[in-house]
Amino acid sequence: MTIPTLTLNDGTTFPAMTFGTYKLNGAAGVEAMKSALNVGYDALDSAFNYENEGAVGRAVKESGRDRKDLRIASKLPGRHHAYDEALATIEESLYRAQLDYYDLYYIHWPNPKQGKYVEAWKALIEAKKRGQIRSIAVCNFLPEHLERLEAETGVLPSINQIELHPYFPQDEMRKWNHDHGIITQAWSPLGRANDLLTNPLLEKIAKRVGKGVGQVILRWHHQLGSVPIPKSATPKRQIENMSIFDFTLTDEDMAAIATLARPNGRLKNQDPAVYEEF
Ligand SMILES: NC(=O)C1=CN([C@@H]2O[C@H](COP(=O)(O)OP(=O)(O)OC[C@H]3O[C@@H](n4cnc5c(N)ncnc54)[C@H](OP(=O)(O)O)[C@@H]3O)[C@@H](O)[C@H]2O)C=CC1
Ligand SMILES: O=C(O)C(=O)[C@@H](O)[C@H](O)C(=O)CO
Repeated sequence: MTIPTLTLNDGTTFPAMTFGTYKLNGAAGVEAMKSALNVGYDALDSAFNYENEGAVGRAVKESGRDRKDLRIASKLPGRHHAYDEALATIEESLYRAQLDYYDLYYIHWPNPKQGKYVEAWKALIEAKKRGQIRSIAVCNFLPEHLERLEAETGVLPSINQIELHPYFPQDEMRKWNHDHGIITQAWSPLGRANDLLTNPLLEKIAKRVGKGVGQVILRWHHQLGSVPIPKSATPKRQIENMSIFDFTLTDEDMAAIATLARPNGRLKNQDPAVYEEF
């Protein structure tokens, strides 16, 4: 099955589903990522803090895939937001992966108390000018953080990667991103395999459409207009997760899934207004 392609606000193309790599490390991580690249994922989502950029680079090399067909991403950690440190960290990310460029580089968390995310953003803009990054993006940014980026640099990100799953559908943040030409990407799209995967409503829909619960959730993301990033170490699930472009959920299904939203549906209470990750 082929994953459809989107065009970002900087004119580059990007797949409508990315492969998540958090917790995929070492040789087992390389095998899982190689498998993902060989079953048809074109994009890998990594981070400096996942300590697997080396495994990502090795999987890219050993997959035999043409580098220009892939979209490889990493993220700047909170402890390196200062301008010069951010530029050095991007270089270190490239050395670790043995890549000449990243297709996408994100600020991982805004860390508003630390207050250096605009500096970090200026470093990403500079790294893009230097050809080290093709597209620049953020994760976990709220409107107040994005407004500051725009006011102080005139540049908005191509993607905002946020926590998003049926318990936490992020209607307002998705709308804000959409209205500003920013693609929403969904992290922990399967709720990190929590009880969503045995939810009776989702099981009922899955049975009717002849798909798995994970596929129903990922299709829900796609129909919302968000780009899910499912992680799976297992080849069978990797294939299952990307096989969602041949069926459609009805408006009634979408409305029913919307009822699963919880007032505080975050997995670990990581509210970017106050959460700081280093
Ligand atoms: N920017 C940010 O702040 C964040 C970004 N991320 C990114 O998002 C990615 C995805 O999020 P993540 O937290 O990993 O969680 P996911 O929602 O992708 O869930 C991953 C879990 O689901 C299991 N799983 C995958 N597919 C299926 C399936 N079809 N049926 C049953 N179980 C399944 C996996 O098990 P198994 O591997 O054994 O198959 C794993 O335990 C991360 O890997 C990372 O790249 C994540 C968190 C924060
Ligand atoms: O995985 C990531 O990208 C994170 O930002 C982490 O915060 C992750 O969500 C986590 O759970 C760390 O304990």
